[in-house]
Amino acid sequence: MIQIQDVRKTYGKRQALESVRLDIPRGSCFGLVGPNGAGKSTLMKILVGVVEDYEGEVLVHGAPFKHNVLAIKRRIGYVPQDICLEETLTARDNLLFFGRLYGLKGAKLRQRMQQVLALIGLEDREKTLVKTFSGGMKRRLNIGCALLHDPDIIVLDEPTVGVDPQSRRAIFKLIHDLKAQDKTILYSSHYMEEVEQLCDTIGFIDQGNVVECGTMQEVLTKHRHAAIYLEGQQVTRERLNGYEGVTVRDKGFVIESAEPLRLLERLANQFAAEAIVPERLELSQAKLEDIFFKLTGSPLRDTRQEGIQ
Ligand SMILES: Nc1ncnc2c1ncn2[C@@H]1O[C@H](COP(=O)(O)OP(=O)(O)OP(=O)(O)O)[C@@H](O)[C@H]1O
Repeated sequence: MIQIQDVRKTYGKRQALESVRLDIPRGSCFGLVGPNGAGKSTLMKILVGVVEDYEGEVLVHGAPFKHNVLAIKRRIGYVPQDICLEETLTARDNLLFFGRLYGLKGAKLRQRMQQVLALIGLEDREKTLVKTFSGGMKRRLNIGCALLHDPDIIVLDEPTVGVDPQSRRAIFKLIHDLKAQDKTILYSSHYMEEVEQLCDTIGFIDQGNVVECGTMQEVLTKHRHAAIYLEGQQVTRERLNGYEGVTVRDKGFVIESAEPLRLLERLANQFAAEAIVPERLELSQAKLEDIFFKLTGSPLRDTRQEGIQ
């Protein structure tokens, strides 16, 4: 659906994206994750046509974005990180404004507004002034504004920052509904449990480079932890020194390798040759948060408490 081919972007001397390659499959919810300043928003802005001076190629349905900007933009709904609404107007008037920007009018616009209000769960608040809304309601309305023209690609840049639990739940439901309609969603977030729950494909970006990508299952499987526990002192620390990614713990050792299964296989072969019988063998699913930390070395920013209203 979307192919990003060797995309590079600099702001003055600062290189925001070094050489990004990604494939975002049609109908997927793609999680774009990375530490602050990694380049996520820049990539999203390129995908929606807000940033145009970049190198490399973006293809949407095989068509180069640069040469079809207007046609492709009509098929994309973009929800930026910062809420963009007119606070002195009602929810309805904000929707009217954005709908007209997308070229909608008359009965078609009214019909889409009702559908969108239902999707974002604000049917009963259409006549309320936005300035009286909670942060979460504003986020939902902001998302609604980007859905009026019924885009088939939806780009959501950290849509749950500062959102109360009720609105977070409404946003999750909305994303599930959009997935059910075969929409392609690009979703950036610092909340790994959300990404794990919502996204079926994922790309980790760090310092302007993609450091890992694949389906959620592929990535979680690849970063599984493997551990072999052995009785007593049969395996000495000295013997394990040669194995990168092996940590000795108590009676056994834990393998923390990018390819634990391959390493495990090598070790198992060696044990078999030496007639050592492992006491216990464990493979455990990694958590996305641990993978994030391992790949980027960055602590996650906790913005969950920021600005909750
Ligand atoms: N308009 C701009 N002018 C100059 N530098 C910029 C601009 N926008 C972004 N940058 C820089 O480009 C790099 C990537 O920024 P970007 O906003 O894309 O990262 P991000 O991953 O979205 O970060 P965050 O999670 O904090 O939103 C950063 O070093 C940032 O300071």
